[in-house]
Order: sequence, then C-alpha cells, then structure tokens
Amino acid sequence: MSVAYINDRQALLTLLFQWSSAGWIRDLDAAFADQLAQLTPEADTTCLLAAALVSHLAGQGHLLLDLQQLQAHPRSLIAVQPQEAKNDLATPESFIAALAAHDWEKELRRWTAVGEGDGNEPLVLDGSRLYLRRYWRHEQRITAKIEARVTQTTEWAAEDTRALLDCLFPRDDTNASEARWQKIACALGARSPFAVITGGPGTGKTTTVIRLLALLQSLNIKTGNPALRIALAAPTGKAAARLNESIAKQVEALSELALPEGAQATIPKEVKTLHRLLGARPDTRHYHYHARRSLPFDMVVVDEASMVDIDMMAALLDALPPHARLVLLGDKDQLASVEAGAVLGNLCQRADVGYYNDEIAHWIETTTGFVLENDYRDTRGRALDQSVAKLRHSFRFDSQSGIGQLAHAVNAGDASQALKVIKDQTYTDLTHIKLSTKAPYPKLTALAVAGRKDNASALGLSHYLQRIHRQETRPAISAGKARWDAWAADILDAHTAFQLLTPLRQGPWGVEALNERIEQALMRDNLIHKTEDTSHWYEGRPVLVTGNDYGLKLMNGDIGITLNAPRQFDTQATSETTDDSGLTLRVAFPDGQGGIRWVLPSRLQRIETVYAMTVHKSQGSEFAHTALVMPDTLSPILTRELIYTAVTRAKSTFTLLDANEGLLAHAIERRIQRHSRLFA
Ligand SMILES: Nc1ncnc2c1ncn2[C@@H]1O[C@H](COP(=O)(O)OP(=O)(O)OP(=O)(O)O)[C@@H](O)[C@H]1O
Repeated sequence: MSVAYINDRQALLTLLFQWSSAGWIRDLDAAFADQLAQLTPEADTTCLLAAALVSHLAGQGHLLLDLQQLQAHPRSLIAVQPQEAKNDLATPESFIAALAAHDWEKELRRWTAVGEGDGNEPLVLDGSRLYLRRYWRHEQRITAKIEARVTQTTEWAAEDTRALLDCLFPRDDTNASEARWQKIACALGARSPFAVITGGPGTGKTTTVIRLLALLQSLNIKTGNPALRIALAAPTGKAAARLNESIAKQVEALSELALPEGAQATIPKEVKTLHRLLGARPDTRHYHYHARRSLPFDMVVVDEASMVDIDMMAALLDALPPHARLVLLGDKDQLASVEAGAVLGNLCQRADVGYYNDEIAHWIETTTGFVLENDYRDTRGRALDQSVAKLRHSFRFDSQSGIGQLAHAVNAGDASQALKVIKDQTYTDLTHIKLSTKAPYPKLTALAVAGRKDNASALGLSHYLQRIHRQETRPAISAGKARWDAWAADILDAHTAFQLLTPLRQGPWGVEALNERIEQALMRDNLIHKTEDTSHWYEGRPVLVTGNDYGLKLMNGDIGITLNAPRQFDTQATSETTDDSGLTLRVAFPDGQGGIRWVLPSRLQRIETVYAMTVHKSQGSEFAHTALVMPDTLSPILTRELIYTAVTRAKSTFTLLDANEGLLAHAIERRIQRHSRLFA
C-alpha cells in the first residue's frame, strides 16, 4: 500500500470516489467524507476513511462501526468479492490493513467532527464504536423509553386475570397445550406496559394479540377504569391490509366468549400504516405526532415489527405518550428492515430461552396454571426478558409439513437437514427443481407460467391471467362499480396464488432479467398481449409500488394489476385513449377496506413489474405457492434470514429452483449480524 494514500487526504478522497465508481461503497459515503474534509481541515486520512466506512455500514443496515472489529477483521465489515476486484485499484481491505498500526480511536477523538453525542458533531464515538449521530441518539432514546416501560408493572388481581385467561383459552389446561405460550404471552402482556410477541408463521401472533386486547379491556372494565384507546398499525400498506383482513374475524369470534359487556366493542378493527398513524409528511422525516404532540392513544400494537427500522421505531416511541402501552408482534428470525437497524431482533435476542425470573414464573403459574420448566427460568433474567414471549407451536405447519420442517432446519442453521428435507419426495408441499447452468430459463419460466404439473395446488401466473381473460366472468361495461370491484378483487386474490422470489435485483438472476424472461414466455403463451403502442402497459401486468404515494393513497409494497375497465372509475381520467369497447387501462389496487382503487397507469410514478420480486420486498406478504430461484454464484446477500423469509412466505407450497446446490447450504450457514448496541 502506497504511503501517499495514508498521509494524503486528497489522494484518499480520490480513492474513495474510485471505490464508489467500482460499486464498493455508495457515492453518498465518499461524499460524506469529502464534505467533512472540507469542513475540518485538521481531519487526517484515518478519520476520513472511518467516516466513509460508518456511512457505508449504515447503508448496509448497521448502526455503528466497531473500530476493534475493523482492525481485527476488516473483511467482515467491507469485503470486495473476488470477481469484483480491479487490478489497479487498492481494496478497502488492503487499505485498512495498511492503517493497522494507527490508533484510530485516538485520531478520531482529536477530530472536531466527532463528539460524545450531546453536541452537534456529525459523528459520535462511544468507546471503540463510531456512530452517525442520528443513530447514536436513536439507540439512546429507544433504550431509555423501553427500559422505562419494562421496569413498570400493572398490578392486576391474579384471580381476575386467571378467570379471564381461562375464558379466552377455554381448552388449554395442560402444560402440553398447543396454545400454552399464547396464554403465557397474554399474561406477560397484561402485566407489562411493553410486550413483544414473536413467533414463526402461523404460531398465532394475531390471535394472541386480540386475546391480549380483550384481556386488558376486560380487566379495565372490571376494575372500573376507562377502556384503553387502542391503535393497530403495521409498517407497510401490505402488512396493514393483511392484518386488517384477519382481525375483523378474530374480534368477531370474541362474541362467543363470556367477556364483560363492552370489552369486545372497544377493540379496533382498523389497521393503519405506521406512517399514517404518526401523520407522515411527504418527503420529510417529520411527523405530525412527536415528543411534544403525543399520539391520542393508550396502547399501540405494531404487527410485522421486524420490518420497522430504527428511524421509525424512534419516531414511534417519541410520539407514544409515557403512559401508553406498546406491543410489538413479529418473527424475529426474518430479514430485518430494509433501512438500518434490527430492533425486533435485538429485543428478542434471548427469546428462545426466555430467562424468566421467579416473580414472573409465579405470575405465569397463578394466572395461566402453567408451570415453567427450569429451561426457561433464570434468576438473572433482565427486565426486558420478562416482557418478551415466543410462540412455539405453528397452527399452520404440522409435523407432516415440508415447509414447516424446512423453515425449522434453515432457522437452526442445519444446512444438511434443509437439503435432506428439500430432496425428500414424501413432502408434497415442497419441490426442488434443478436448473441447468447452461440453459436455466426454460424450466424456470415454465414453472412461473404454469405452476407444477405434479401438484394441482402449486399454481403459476397463468392462474390469474386466465381468470382475466375468461369472458363469462368479465363484467359488462354497463355493470356498476361494485360488480367491477368484485371482479378485480377476485383477480387480485387469484394473483396471490403464486409468486416467484429472487434474492437479487440485478444480473441474470435478478428481478429485472427474470421479469423480462417471464414476460416473453407469457406473450408466447398468449397470456398477455403487449404491443409496441401500449409501451409497457398491457392488461394483466402486475405492478409493485416501490415508494409511498400519499396523493394516490398507495404505499410501498402495494400490488396492483392492470385491467381494462370503464374509464369513469377514475376521476382524473382526461386524455386517456379508450378502445372500441369503451374500456381503458387502469391499475386495480385493493383499497384496504374491501373495495378497489382504480388508478390511471400514467399517474403511477414509482412502480415496477412484479412477475418476480426480491425476497426483501416480499416481507409482510404471503402467497399460496412461493418459488425461490437461487443465483448461481456467491453473493453477500445470501443469508439464513433471507432463505427463512423466502420459505415462510409460502402458505401451502414451496418450490426451490437452483443450479448450484452448494449455494443454499452456504446461505443457511451465513447469518446477518447487524451491528448495534441496543439491549446488547
Ligand atoms: N389457540 C389456537 N387454537 C386454534 N387455532 C389457532 C390458535 N391460534 C391460532 N390459530 C389458528 O392458526 C392460524 C394462524 O393464526 P394467526 O393468524 O393468529 O397466526 P400469525 O402468527 O399471526 O400468522 P402469520 O404468520 O400469518 O403472521 C389461524 O388460522 C388461527 O385461527
């Protein structure tokens, strides 16, 4: 490594922009170091490099740069893949190695851009950990606000709680009961103003939280307190819509139980996105509700909390009145949020074991009748541990289910067991399709179009496309909006029968290339009719919204389908051409309340075709048949969490397509560890 770089700031900044051109760091990361260099002439190269790296790591979801780890294992923080290396360009790794002897901490402490958190310095050094100031403050505030809640308890009479829990869980009287942990989660959630309920797919997170709400409202009514004002929220429109669908039924089911009068009626059925709950203002990080104008609720429940990033969690906790309860639901083993942080994962680090102390074990026993085994008890359990419950029984996947077995093996990091389950022909809900490295696409597109020939419930895209083309079900142009809405809702529902997932965006196995291949295959099979003059809009095109659009009331993650529909459905319709039939292209989106929002294609700014979707974007959604196609070369994006998230998107059948089996094993063995100090 040339000494010039080490002592020459200009040379270093040039190198950083070269790394950015090579795709090793973001332009933003180099620009951040460049800006700090201009503001602080005293900054040496170590400092500027550390600034670029902390920004780069934030882009990867990490909250901090651990200087000790940087010096001991630079590759674990920033690694250039062998295929990406450039002959004439020094890699970050070699550069960091050349600076090994420097005292990074000392240099950083001398730098005016680095503070201890209370000032306005853009960076904060906390021990040997360097943060962007925003993330350091978020960590501090989140920790303080959660600590303040977990150290409080609500003292309900144990006999009242027990009677209500027995009413809510009528058949659960043995320790082996499948609903045991659900009942325990309710007992913990009633006692603590902060509760986390984690569990895999179908373990009853929604069922449990509705019973927890019923329990709390009943206890309040019984003790003469006013009912809680409750808000239900989820991080994306899709997740909110999914919870909306299941919640009404679950609340309805409470009417069969002998709860105190009025308890059921005080449980809300409407789920909002967190952005809407907080009153997001377009294009800013500011919300209507914040620390000085609290949310008008006594309790907030957040579903799919694994998708909540650190910025949103900090904003939510700021806006939550100090007395208000917070319940987080989610699957701790799924991929973390797209943006930085892994708050749910951090909160649930000890959830597998429990660490319940004697006091809480006694509360559990007296209110649920269940005696906790020693494995789940620990006198050194922290306050947070007493507020976290893990649901351990899946009501969706029994022991005969290949998907359940596969998800379990992936989660346990047992790659050989996962491969064994995939290859085991006895699981009808699981298939492995081997792709040829030379010509992988024919088999792949055949599956995407037609589904699996050997399994009638493993459908493909033709399922919803054929439904669109079925003339006998298509409404007449004169039919009312309700009839057209019902038709579109049926097609949107049919669309959830299948989804192809891929880990990557770019390259031959990325979303873009796969979408193109599948589009061609669908055209060949006459399932879509794309012509030059319709450009990329044609009937049947499914689109994914990639950014919130408050004007159109569309949220990141929403999926719509392009359909020919009467033009009067859209009030903005102006110069759109209408074909001979009087119909024109509209994109139909579910409006979250059982109706359809018909949108002009030209009004959609941030969308992409979604025959294939990245695993990251699929979080919060489920599909009857989910297929995952693995790339044929190593990529840092392939991790255990990614495979687990993909497998658990499947409701009834899962298909794995790969050309190189080794990659699945490699991915299962790699975990994502997002660096943060939250509840470490
Ligand atoms: N205690 C129970 N007894 C019987 N059935 C249950 C129980 N708990 C949950 N179920 C059923 O299991 C299924 C999944 O439950 P639920 O939707 O609450 O789980 P979830 O963890 O929220 O699921 P998801 O993975 O979709 O988020 C539902 O059909 C529900 O009715």
